[in-house]
Amino acid sequence: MKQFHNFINGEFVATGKTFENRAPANNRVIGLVHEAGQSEVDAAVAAAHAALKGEWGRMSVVRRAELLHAVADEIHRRFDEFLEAELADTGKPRSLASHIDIPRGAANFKIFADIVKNVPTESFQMATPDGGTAISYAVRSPLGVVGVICPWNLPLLLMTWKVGPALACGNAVIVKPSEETPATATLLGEVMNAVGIPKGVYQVLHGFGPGSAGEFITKHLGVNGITFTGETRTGEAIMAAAAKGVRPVSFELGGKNAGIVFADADFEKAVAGITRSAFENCGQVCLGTERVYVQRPIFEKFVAALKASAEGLKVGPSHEPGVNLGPLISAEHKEKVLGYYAKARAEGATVVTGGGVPEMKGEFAEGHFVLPTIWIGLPESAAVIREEIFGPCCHIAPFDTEEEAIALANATDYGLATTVWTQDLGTAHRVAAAIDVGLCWINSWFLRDLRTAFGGSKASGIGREGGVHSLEFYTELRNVMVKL
Ligand SMILES: NC(=O)c1ccc[n+]([C@@H]2O[C@H](COP(=O)([O-])OP(=O)(O)OC[C@H]3O[C@@H](n4cnc5c(N)ncnc54)[C@H](O)[C@@H]3O)[C@@H](O)[C@H]2O)c1
Ligand SMILES: O=S(=O)(O)c1ccc(CO)cc1
Repeated sequence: MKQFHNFINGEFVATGKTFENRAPANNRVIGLVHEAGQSEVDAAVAAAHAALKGEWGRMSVVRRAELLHAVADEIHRRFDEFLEAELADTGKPRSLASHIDIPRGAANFKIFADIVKNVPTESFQMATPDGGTAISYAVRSPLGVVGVICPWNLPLLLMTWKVGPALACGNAVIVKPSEETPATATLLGEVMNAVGIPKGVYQVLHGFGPGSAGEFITKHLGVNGITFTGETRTGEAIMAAAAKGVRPVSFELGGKNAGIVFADADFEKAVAGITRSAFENCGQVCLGTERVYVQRPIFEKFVAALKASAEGLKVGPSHEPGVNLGPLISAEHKEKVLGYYAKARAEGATVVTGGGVPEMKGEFAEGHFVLPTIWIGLPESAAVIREEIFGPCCHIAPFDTEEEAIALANATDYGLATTVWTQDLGTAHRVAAAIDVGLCWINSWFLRDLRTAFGGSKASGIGREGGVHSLEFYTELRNVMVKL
């Protein structure tokens, strides 16, 4: 049986207290994960501080950047191992993980290494009251030891999205992967050793949230900042932990994102776009669209076209050619999603398609597969319109005016992302300005330029990461004023 160890101070550490890692595609146990306790967290924090005081803390930016490029190259060299590890943990389609998760997992190291080498800080000259001159300049120093608490939906991509910039800025990180997806974070430990990242700079502690590694890391006063991606409720608990010691947090949280399709949209592209935004990664993308608003003249045609598109998606295990949707991550998550499928029916939805589980054969009958699902006919107060489901499903409702579409999209506690489909530039810019979200896509979805700000407003997050915005969180900016 595969064992997933903690990675502390450059060594793989067993704790003897293990929990099972199961494959979502067939629910079989594929590994045992060694849970870290308070003593492992203490050891990792001490090793991280020692790294900051040692070679890593003294290393030039240029050398750090070279090492991070080497990390990316080594991930590419071991691409198939990372791919198989991610597929076993998540069950997602091979095409998705090989085109997005693993390449982006590597790219996150290169892009931030290059940004850190090239981004200047500010400098001002001013006249002083005595007729002289003073010059101010800003310098960046690392935040210190950063706790990186990760979700399971894009394990390597979302972890390196934080580890890449944190290390580029000279910090040491302690990563807590989701208990559902321990593999790629652990494998990355081997990569760090292979390329010569000093001990204690990158560490991995496995476990759960409350009463386990997640809580112990976030409560540890030797952890100087916490970056977290996950549920809004978990964010609240981590924020409370971070209050002790007034430690900074960067949060990428949940969403209940709207898609808005105007009657003048390129119809085929809008259908293809909403098919992706509602169903990709089996709906387990925080940026996904669970509420779709379609302008009335094309409402019926759009519902019929999205139904046909959803019914054309192939549900199955990663290795099957042509698979579009893998399983949900766990039995617990499947129960939650199917609970919402039942709730939608109970609240009076018309089920356009799906609403249950597909028939799977052999071992895959035990997997956590569900059907892509579309509802219409619910009031805006319905649970499936208000609450984040994180499954392959959406409700479609008609709207008449631009103002109505904006009001509907904004009527949520969340504020992460929206996708708007129109060929009218004026409409596009007005809607983008009026929607209260961190990310607004026009005629596209999940199109990323890693130099841009990423994050959510309202209950969807605190702060922005991406490009120079990541440097704002992962460094302390010190102003030096020189009287000449
Ligand atoms: N905004 C974004 O960029 C973004 C991206 C991906 C996922 N998400 C969100 O993540 C959620 C799905 O991921 P999930 O189920 O893994 O989220 P989760 O909040 O349940 O868990 C995320 C991580 O937090 C840990 N954790 C849980 N409780 C903790 C605590 N009290 N203290 C410290 N750590 C704790 C977990 O062990 C896990 O590693 C969805 O809500 C989704 O919208 C947001
Ligand atoms: O900024 S990205 O790294 O591309 C990214 C993608 C998806 C999500 C949400 O699941 C978060 C960040």
